[in-house]
Amino acid sequence: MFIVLEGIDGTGKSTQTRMLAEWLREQGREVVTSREPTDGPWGKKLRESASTGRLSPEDELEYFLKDRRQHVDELIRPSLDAGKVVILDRYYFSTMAYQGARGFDPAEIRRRNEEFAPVPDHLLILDLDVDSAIERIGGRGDTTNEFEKRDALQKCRDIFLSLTDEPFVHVIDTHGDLDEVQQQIQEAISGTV
Ligand SMILES: Nc1ncnc2c1ncn2[C@@H]1O[C@H](COP(=O)(O)OP(=O)(O)O)[C@@H](O)[C@H]1O
Ligand SMILES: Cc1cn([C@H]2C[C@H](O)[C@@H](COP(=O)(O)OP(=O)(O)O)O2)c(=O)[nH]c1=O
Repeated sequence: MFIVLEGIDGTGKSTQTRMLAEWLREQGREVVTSREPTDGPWGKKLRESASTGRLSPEDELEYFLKDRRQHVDELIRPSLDAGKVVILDRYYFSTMAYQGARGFDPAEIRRRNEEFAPVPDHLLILDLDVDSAIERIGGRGDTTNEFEKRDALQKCRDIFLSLTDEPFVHVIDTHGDLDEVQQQIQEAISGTV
């Protein structure tokens, strides 16, 4: 069973990943949680670039793909093969959204990823309006940089919401409190895990 949580920054992915893992473990399931970018060499370079200066769009896309290939080979496939539940905080849908917002074609990004990356059983898209998301991550929204950020996050949100007509995709409204959001997530996957 392979479950992915996606959504723009501040929607609660990391918090909900922990809560979902705990719920499934209580039911006796063996659960592995992970995130992208990973803590491996490519993921580290990507995280560092947030403070040392953003990579070119082309390099950034390549690094995310390299990071993901390693993640699939070393953690995702082996864990799924061993019958574990794998829960990821971000995956290739983030590349579609964020690198899509930087100008690449989301459909082409998806195609390149699905050549090597398994499609999840459930994609939970945690949705929140951009202003509330920025508030949760502590942004004030009154500088040029913040305006740019808002514009980019809006593009990302639109790309995430464009994915919703597929049967394995569930949109989760995260305007409510943590427990309400977790409840929606459990309902979305219930009966299948
Ligand atoms: N439903 C919610 N209501 C209120 N605050 C929330 C909610 N979900 C997350 N938060 C808070 O928002 C911040 C970002 O949450 P986090 O789980 O790190 O999001 P993400 O991993 O999507 O960036 C944290 O301070 C968290 O406690
Ligand atoms: C997985 C992935 C993440 N990202 C971006 C989204 C985030 O802004 C950033 C780091 O992700 P994340 O660790 O979720 O951010 P934070 O810890 O600050 O919530 O990487 C991409 O641009 N493309 C991708 O393929």
